Amino acid sequence: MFDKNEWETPHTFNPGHFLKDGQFHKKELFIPFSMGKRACLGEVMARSELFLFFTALLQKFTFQRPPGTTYSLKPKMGLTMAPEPYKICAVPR
Ligand code: HEM
Repeated sequence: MFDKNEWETPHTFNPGHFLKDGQFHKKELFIPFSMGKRACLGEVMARSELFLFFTALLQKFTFQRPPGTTYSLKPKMGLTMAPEPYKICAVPR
């Protein structure tokens, strides 16, 4: 995700990394569920759950930064890379 030869803006949130002519574009080099014999067995379930969970939330709420706050894209290193703690306002639509 941070290879500047592959990603236009590796250190900036950029949905355009996954769009081509305004449509979703699958990048061959992005393999979050691994591949081959030991690939994730839960991929289909995880993708369905993520889709249902986020579309349900986005249909009901508008998400906003609390006034006067900023977000950092600097990851918190651990077993995985996690975002730093942050607050978000979920405003009912
Ligand atoms: C966003 C969610 C998920 C991501 C990104 C993810 C990613 C991965 C990755 C990268 C591996 C390979 C690990 C390795 O190479 O050793 C893996 C393995 C595995 N995942 Fe997931 N996973 C997710 C969700 C799930 C869910 C929901 C389940 C089950 C319901 C699941 C079940 C498994 C199992 C059983 C393996 C081991 C497969 C094997 O070694 O034969 N995963 N996952």
